[in-house]
Amino acid sequence: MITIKDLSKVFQTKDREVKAVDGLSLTINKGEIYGVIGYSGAGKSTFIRLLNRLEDPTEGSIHVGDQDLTGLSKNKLRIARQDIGMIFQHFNLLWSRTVYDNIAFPLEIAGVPKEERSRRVKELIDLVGLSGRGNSYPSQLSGGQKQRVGIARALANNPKVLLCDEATSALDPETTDSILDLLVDINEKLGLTIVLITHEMHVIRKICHQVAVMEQGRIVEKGDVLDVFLHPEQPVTKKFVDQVMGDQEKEHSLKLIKDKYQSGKIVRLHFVGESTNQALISEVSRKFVLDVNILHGKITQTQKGAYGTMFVQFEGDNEEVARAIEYIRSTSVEVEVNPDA
Ligand SMILES: Nc1ncnc2c1ncn2[C@@H]1O[C@H](COP(=O)(O)OP(=O)(O)OP(=O)(O)O)[C@@H](O)[C@H]1O
Repeated sequence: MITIKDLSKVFQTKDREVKAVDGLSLTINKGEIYGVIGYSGAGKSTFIRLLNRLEDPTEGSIHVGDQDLTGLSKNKLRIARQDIGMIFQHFNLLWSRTVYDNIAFPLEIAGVPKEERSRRVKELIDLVGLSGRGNSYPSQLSGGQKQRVGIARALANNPKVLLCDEATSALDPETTDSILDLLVDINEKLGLTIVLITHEMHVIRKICHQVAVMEQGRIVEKGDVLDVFLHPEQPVTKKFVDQVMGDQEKEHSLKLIKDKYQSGKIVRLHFVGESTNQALISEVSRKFVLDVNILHGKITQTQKGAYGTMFVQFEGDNEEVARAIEYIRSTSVEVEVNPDA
C-alpha cells in the first residue's frame, strides 16, 4: 500500500545542515495500523509531513498504491492528497465554523454537491460519536470531542490512508483511550490504513499492528508489535518497552520475592499471544496436589495478542511440583525455574 524508499530530508539552517530524516525505507500494508515511535527530535513529524508532501523530500520515493507521490505536479498532488487524511495534535479546526461546517469544509473544496455533502457530514458525525453536536462550535467541545471532529473531517473524502500526528498527546489518559478505540473501530469498519507517530509506547501497544522506532532520522528497529515488545534489541526500544512494562520495578520485585519466599519453587511464566487466554493457573492447581501462590505479574494486551510475565510459587511434594512444571512446558507458556533478575 505505502512503499517508502531511501527517504531523506535535509534542512538547511543558517549555520548547518540538519538531516531530519535519513535514508528511511518502510513498507506499510493495506489495512494496517503502523506506529512510528521516537523521542523528541527523532524526525517523526518531518517523516509524517513527507508522507503527504507537506514537506518535499531531499531524496527518495514514496508510493501510495501505484502512485509515486514524489513525482507529482501541484495539481495532481492536490488530487492525490484526497486519498490521504490527516489529524493533528492540536486538532487544527476552524474556530469560527460549527462542527458540521468543519466536517463539510473538505467536501466543499472537493466540489461535492450540497445534498450529498449534508448526507455525508451526518454519516461522519454519527461515525465518530458526535450525534447531536453538529451545531456546536469547537470552543464548546472537550479535547476528545475536538479530535473526533478532526477525525471526521479527515475521513470526509473517503481517504485510503489516515496520518495521525501525535493525535492523542494533548489529551488526558482516559480521553486518549477513547480516541484510540475510535481509530481501531474506523480501521476495522473501513479497512483504512493508519500511520501514526507518537512518543508514547502505550499508544503503540494499544492499537498498532506494526511499529518502527526512530532515532536521529533513521529507523533503528521495526516489526510486529508483539515481537518488538518481546525482543526489543536497541537500547532506545528497550526504554520504550519499559514505559509500558516497568522492567525496573519487576527486577526490584524479584529480589524482594526471592528474599521473602524461600520455600517451594519460584517460577517465572512468560505468556505470549493466545496462551494467555488459557486458565493455566487454575488448571495447574486443579490437576496437581500443590499450592500455587501468585506473587507478581503483569499481562498486557496488544492488537497482536497478549503477553506478559508472572511469578508464582509452587509449594508441595518435589515430584508433584516437577510434574506441574513439565505440564506447563507442554503448553505454549515458557517456564523459568528459580529465575535470575
Ligand atoms: N523546518 C525546519 N528547519 C530546520 N530544522 C528542522 C525543521 N523541522 C525540523 N527540523 C529539525 O529536524 C530534526 C527532527 O525534527 P522533527 O520535528 O521531525 O522531530 P520529532 O521527532 O517530530 O520531534 P518533536 O516531537 O519534538 O517534533 C530536529 O533536529 C529539528 O530541529
